[in-house]
Amino acid sequence: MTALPWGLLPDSAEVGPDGALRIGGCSLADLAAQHGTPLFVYDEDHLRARCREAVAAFGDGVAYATKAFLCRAMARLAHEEGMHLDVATLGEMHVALSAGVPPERLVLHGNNKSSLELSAARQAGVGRIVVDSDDELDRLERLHAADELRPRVLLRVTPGVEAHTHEFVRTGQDDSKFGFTLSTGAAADAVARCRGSAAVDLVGIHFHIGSQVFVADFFRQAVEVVAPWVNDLGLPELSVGGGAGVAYVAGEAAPTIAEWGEAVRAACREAGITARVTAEPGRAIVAGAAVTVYTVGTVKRLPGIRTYVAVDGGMSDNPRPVLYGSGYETVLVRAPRADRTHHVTVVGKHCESGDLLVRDALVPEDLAVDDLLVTPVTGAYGHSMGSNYNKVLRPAVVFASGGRARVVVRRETPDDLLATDVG
Ligand SMILES: Cc1ncc(COP(=O)(O)O)c(C=O)c1O
Ligand SMILES: N[C@@H](CCCC[NH3+])C(=O)O
Repeated sequence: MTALPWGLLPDSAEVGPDGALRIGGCSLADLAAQHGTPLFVYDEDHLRARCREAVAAFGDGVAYATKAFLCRAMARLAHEEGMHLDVATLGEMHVALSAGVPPERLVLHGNNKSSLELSAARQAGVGRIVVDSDDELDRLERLHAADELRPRVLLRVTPGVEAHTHEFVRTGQDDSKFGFTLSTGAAADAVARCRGSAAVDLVGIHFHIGSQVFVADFFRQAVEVVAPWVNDLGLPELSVGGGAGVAYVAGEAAPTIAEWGEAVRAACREAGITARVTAEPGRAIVAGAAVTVYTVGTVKRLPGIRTYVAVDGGMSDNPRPVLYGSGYETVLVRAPRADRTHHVTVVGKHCESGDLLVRDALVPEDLAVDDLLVTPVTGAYGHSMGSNYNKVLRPAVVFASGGRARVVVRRETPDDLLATDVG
């Protein structure tokens, strides 16, 4: 059986009376006709359900990592569902604040926050700044000397745990650009420095072991490493970061947010941690909520070699296959339950051979030019890492729910390409 595993589609995915795929009660064919392709379609109820699951799993303080996908509608949605928001740049902070998220619900991250970013965050009154380096503490002290603001901070530490994920997104090991190293004593020194400084109010410790981590045991290992230290410090907060993995392709299985939360809480209980434990899921909130709808433009058959199916997007709307060799599935909008008996390579429209979306895709035999082809699980790190490479226009994003779809990010126009080009 080679039909798409249905669980990879958003919660509301169903087959409509015409036999075609619907999400949020909306026909993807209708959405494509109305809004064009490529098109990101998010199941809004799926997003809300994952936010609620995170709040139930970790309680107040759990933050949505906006780097996974951010626009004002998403910021508002996560806030409405009770999440705090993790922002990692001035840009992310600006979008979240513009959406009306109260500053005290924001957590500012970054391994190289500029004085401008720190200053803006402090002036706005963000809830937490996660301090990453001594140089950042220098900057905070300089800013404090001028205005005496004293933000609440967590210290980011690297616990020395190597999660099994792609090396580009592994962050908990000693050899990392992020945070203060625990094993060298740098983290302990930073705690002492914070405690002696009027510029920050140290309220907790933070670690983040990496992204797309499937095995809850890596979180347990990290908790075990930091626990004796965190317990001795007696600080009220511990954030275990984000990183919960999701299934992208047939045969993959990932813990749910609830299971991840349970595993983290159990590890903290066993380690005697009394601090309030929070987390920062990004991918697990948004990845599975969206699909990207493309139109097939060319089918190039090379007998005995390969069939290339080119769609109207590519590495500009989903750079993950190129960056990490990430796998995706494909499904035809008009026949979502069809047997996918043919092996093809789905490529984009960019001017390079590396512009792959799905290296080994399975499609039904009758796939043809003008068909709408969907890649599921594109809600995280697709739109947010998108680009204008080749001056391609970034796609629109719609949120679908209860048979209605609203555009939350409009498609770029050629004039948008000139908006910052001052000649
Ligand atoms: C500090 C921090 N928190 C949270 C996240 C979110 O990670 P994920 O989307 O894997 O949950 C990241 C990204 O890896 C991060 O660097
Ligand atoms: N961009 C990565 C994850 C980076 C995590 C951010 N700290 C991905 O798509 O898998």
